[in-house]
Amino acid sequence: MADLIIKICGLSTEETMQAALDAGADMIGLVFFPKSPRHVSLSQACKLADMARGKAEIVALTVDMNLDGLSRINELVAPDWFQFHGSETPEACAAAKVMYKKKVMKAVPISEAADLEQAQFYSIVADMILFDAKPPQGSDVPGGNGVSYDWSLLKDLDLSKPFMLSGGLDPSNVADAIAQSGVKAIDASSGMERERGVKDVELIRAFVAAARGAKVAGE
Ligand SMILES: O=C(O)c1ccccc1NCC(=O)[C@H](O)[C@H](O)COP(=O)(O)O
Repeated sequence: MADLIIKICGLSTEETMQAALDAGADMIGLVFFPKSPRHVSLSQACKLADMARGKAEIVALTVDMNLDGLSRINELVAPDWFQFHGSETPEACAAAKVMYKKKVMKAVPISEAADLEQAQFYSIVADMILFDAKPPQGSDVPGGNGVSYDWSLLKDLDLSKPFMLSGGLDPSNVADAIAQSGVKAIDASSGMERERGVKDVELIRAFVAAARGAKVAGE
């Protein structure tokens, strides 16, 4: 993988999937959460995953999904990762990792330094921690809300597992976010959309170009 890992989340059309792959995304996220404007059916997901296989890592994003649902995604879509974006416990993450033999990413919602503590519990079992912004009050989705936090909270964070920054990143702020946080992995969704849930090919290209142009810590 590249020095900076870029994950583009919530891709739901073949056109935007192709744009993300052509732009050089390292990971692509498929959202399996019916309340989300980016939700994909299993059959859509299979097509999109087949486009990405071997070119970018496929991340299946779920929110407190039961084992039947996870098993169906695992069998039909064959993702490289499961991203758990709800209140899944560390034990549930560990069990899914063993059962499906897939890498596991756990989202940890943050808005202040004290929230980082949660990550210590998940870092024992997860392969990656995703520090996402806490959803605004009243939001019906726990992610993909386009809100940010103080990126410098992640500066010099000592965690036993790799971690990713997300929340409100777009082509105009991603370089600043990388510089202020020193992270080596980023994830974004709504900052590449022309309207809620609708990704835009030009914004995808602009986002990846801006992120790749950013100064990454240690380089
Ligand atoms: O994107 C969604 O609709 C979504 C729905 C339910 C749970 C998580 C969801 N997205 C998680 C992501 O990984 C997003 O990329 C992350 O929250 C950042 O989103 P944004 O602030 O829009 O860039």
